[in-house]
Amino acid sequence: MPKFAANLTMMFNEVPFLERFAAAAKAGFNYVEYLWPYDYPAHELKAKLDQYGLKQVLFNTPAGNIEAGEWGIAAIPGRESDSQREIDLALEYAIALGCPNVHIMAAVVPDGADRQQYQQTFIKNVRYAADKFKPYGINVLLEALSPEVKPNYLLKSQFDTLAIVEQVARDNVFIQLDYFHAQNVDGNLSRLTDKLAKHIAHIQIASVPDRHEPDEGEINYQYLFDKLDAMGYEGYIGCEYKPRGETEQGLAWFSRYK
Ligand SMILES: O=C(O)C(=O)[C@@H](O)CO
Ligand SMILES: [Mg+2]
Repeated sequence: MPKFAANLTMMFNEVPFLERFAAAAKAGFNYVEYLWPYDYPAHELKAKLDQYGLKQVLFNTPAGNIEAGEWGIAAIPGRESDSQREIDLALEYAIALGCPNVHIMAAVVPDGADRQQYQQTFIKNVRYAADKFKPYGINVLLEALSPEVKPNYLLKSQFDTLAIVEQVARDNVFIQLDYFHAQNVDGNLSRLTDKLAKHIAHIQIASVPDRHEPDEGEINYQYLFDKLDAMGYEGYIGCEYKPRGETEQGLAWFSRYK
């Protein structure tokens, strides 16, 4: 049975962020993820998780200066000490929240920049994170983003991510497989899942093309959920989608999994 996590950044936007924990629990979720915890003290977020019997399963390192076009800094040459400070901060939150996975955001590679240098910087920082997280049993996750959402992001195809995971060569570094991005770039999701299987520690879902509930569009999610069960996939599945309307009204697809 898949373990679905409500993505509190995208879902339940009808209410302010701190009220989304209650909304997710009321809708039947046991797990949550969201992009960033850093606007709130960790103890406040942990209290919300405990109050509603929820487990936090994923969050990201900071994105950097989003207004200036950044989307992660871990791959930016020369920013290693900033990145490592952010990784340390993420570790503090992960420990306090009891969160098993942290996504290390790579970076957008500016036109004309040396991609190889970005890759090497990313590998260095991911190894730093992996070694720091290891004693706490926390996984480092890497995610490919499709160009229509994040043009020029360092990781575009799932195979870009796989190549970095293999080069990093640490046993707590995994792929965060977002089927929405994977369908946009790689396709062939069933075979792709087989090929990546032993490297996947977290999955995210949304319909393609509109990034809505997983009950519309060109991906047969029922088939994929059954396949993941049959494979013995034990990770979480983050519902990283933009509800078509009110979040609760779009949750008919979820009723069979509560
Ligand atoms: O955009 C996505 O997809 C994500 O999972 C974000 O957390 C990172 O870009
Ligand atoms: Mg994602």
